Amino acid sequence: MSNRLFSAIVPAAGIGSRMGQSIPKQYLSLGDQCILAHTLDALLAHPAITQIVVALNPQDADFATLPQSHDPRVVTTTGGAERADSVLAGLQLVSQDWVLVHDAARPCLTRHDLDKLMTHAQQNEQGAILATPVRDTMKRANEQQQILHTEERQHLWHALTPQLFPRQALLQALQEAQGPITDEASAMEQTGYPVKLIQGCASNIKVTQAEDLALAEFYLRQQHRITE
Ligand SMILES: Nc1ccn([C@@H]2O[C@H](COP(=O)(O)OP(=O)(O)OP(=O)(O)O)[C@@H](O)[C@H]2O)c(=O)n1
Ligand SMILES: C[C@](O)(CO)[C@H](O)COP(=O)(O)O
Repeated sequence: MSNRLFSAIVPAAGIGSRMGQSIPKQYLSLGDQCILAHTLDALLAHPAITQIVVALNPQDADFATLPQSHDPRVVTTTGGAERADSVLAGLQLVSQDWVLVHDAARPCLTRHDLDKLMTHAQQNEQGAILATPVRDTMKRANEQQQILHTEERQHLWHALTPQLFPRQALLQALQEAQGPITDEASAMEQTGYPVKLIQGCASNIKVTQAEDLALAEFYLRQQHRITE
């Protein structure tokens, strides 16, 4: 178990358009509380996380109603147009030298996976991300969804979060990144930083589409994090 202390950034400024609901998906309920509350509980439960910076949508009027928002370790900032902009905004407030970035939309993160990621950083002084190996045969298609070819899937992984890096290196990488950046590792890769994949649970899903809600609730019940 790591004895290093960490800050966390939770990008929570999205609108969840792929979910097709009337409210941002991070405020949809799973059991007795919303997705974002479950996500914050997973981070607040870890003693090595001393600060959580939540990047909120400028229109957000719900966060202050969450009990977790009153925890002294939780601070907020205003997110940006893209997820990477929200993470950059969060980095301005980060106090620790190492920071993990975890999607608000991933409420099923386990303590075991969080410890694995932190331990790797502590023992190797190296940034890393949680990931799961691809299980299905992967196809590359054209605009008309005609298969072009089958991708070699050995060594192909799904990138998850948290993604954990030295604060200064991540700040510089995001500031200098070229092209669309959908995760922190993409920016770090552009600088040549060696990013390690740490295998995590496939249950650490990102709630993205409507059918993901029931699956996330199932996983939280399996973890006894929904009891009613
Ligand atoms: N400008 C943005 C866009 C996204 N996010 C956050 O980044 C995480 C992952 O993004 P995604 O799953 O794409 O969420 P949304 O952008 O809300 O979803 P959609 O793309 O369907 O609108 C989410 O917790 C989301 O709130 C953010 O902080 N700032
Ligand atoms: C960061 C991430 O969750 C890793 O898989 C993913 O890149 C977020 O992408 P999105 O387009 O913002 O959902």
